[in-house]
Amino acid sequence: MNLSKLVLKNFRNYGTKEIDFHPLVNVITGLNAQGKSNLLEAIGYLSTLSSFRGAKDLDMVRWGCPYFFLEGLIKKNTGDYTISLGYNLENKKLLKVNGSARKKFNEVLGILNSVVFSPEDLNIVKLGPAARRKYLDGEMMQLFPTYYFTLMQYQKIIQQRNNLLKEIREKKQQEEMLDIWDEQLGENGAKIIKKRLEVLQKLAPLARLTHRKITEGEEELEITYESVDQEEILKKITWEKIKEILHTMIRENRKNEIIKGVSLFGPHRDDLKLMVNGIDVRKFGSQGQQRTTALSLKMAELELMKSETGEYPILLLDDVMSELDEKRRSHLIAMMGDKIQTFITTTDMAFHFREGQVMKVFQGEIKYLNV
Ligand SMILES: Nc1ncnc2c1ncn2[C@@H]1O[C@H](COP(=O)(O)OP(=O)(O)OP(=O)(O)O)[C@@H](O)[C@H]1O
Repeated sequence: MNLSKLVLKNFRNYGTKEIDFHPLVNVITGLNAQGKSNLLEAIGYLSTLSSFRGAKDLDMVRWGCPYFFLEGLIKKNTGDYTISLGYNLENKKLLKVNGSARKKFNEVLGILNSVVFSPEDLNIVKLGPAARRKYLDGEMMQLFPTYYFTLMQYQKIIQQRNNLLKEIREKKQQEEMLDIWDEQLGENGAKIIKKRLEVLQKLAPLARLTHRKITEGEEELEITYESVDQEEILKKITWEKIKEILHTMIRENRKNEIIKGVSLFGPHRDDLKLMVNGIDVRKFGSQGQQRTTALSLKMAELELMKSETGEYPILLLDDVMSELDEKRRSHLIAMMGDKIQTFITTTDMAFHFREGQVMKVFQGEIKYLNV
């Protein structure tokens, strides 16, 4: 798939702009603070309906303007799609696909699939479990829109359960009140764990393969899901069994959870275990090994999307080129090759590509350069 055209109105430091993209490499260059990442953020927004930089919709409206509007023309194997998105300061959102209004997010998610790679992603491996859960969930939300809803629902359950645990600790509520939330945590938590395990079964071999290529066969990456009662969960991957395991853990640790005032068990606490040649690379890997692992995880995301949807997603590389050494840069470019539409923001052009275009951004204005 590719994004062939993007229209922006009042998005960040852009006024009204219409940009045509190359189906392969699009380099967005320019000095600092000119609008390079803003452009990538706009493309990502068409894909996920949120900012990959974690910004609020409100912050993306051009200062002094009442709304922003984005429109993208997407070419896919199944045909052409136009996604139109608007947001105004009254917090109203407009979602349209091919000119007709859509109410639900999941009617738009999945049309333009994307993988973002930014310098923070190079730290997925060495940061805490939340970064790895975010990696896995981000991928899954695009591929399985219903997963997004289960996850949102689960987060609300955890929030309310945590409030209740604190109230019980302060003797403001009865302990029995927890039963209903335990049930909900078990049901939704098990759905999330089961889906993550299924996805990981496909993702792990893809990441291993990429890792082997980057390290020229010298290193072997093994990824496993880390959860409560690890061995049992990995063995029994039916939803009912996982639910049962979660319920047992919660029942047995109720007192402890009340004392701490937080939910200690469930997918919100899980992690990905990453072993390179038998060593836990999260804790003991060198900086280079951690970066290679992060790169492999990201590249595996591209391949997984291809195998699930039949098409490669688009790839957004935000400021990442200068963070990679020559070897990893060339692997990334070789991987994009002639098949993935890629958007690269960079202040320097210290890399080569075969087919594509270069755009220079200066204060929200765009100039196409000859390459
Ligand atoms: N809502 C907004 N309205 C207007 N301008 C904004 C808004 N949000 C950010 N900006 C401006 O956008 C610019 C930053 O753009 P961006 O983050 O795309 O920089 P960049 O070109 O990627 O730079 P770098 O190379 O430093 O990452 C800043 O000048 C900032 O003032």
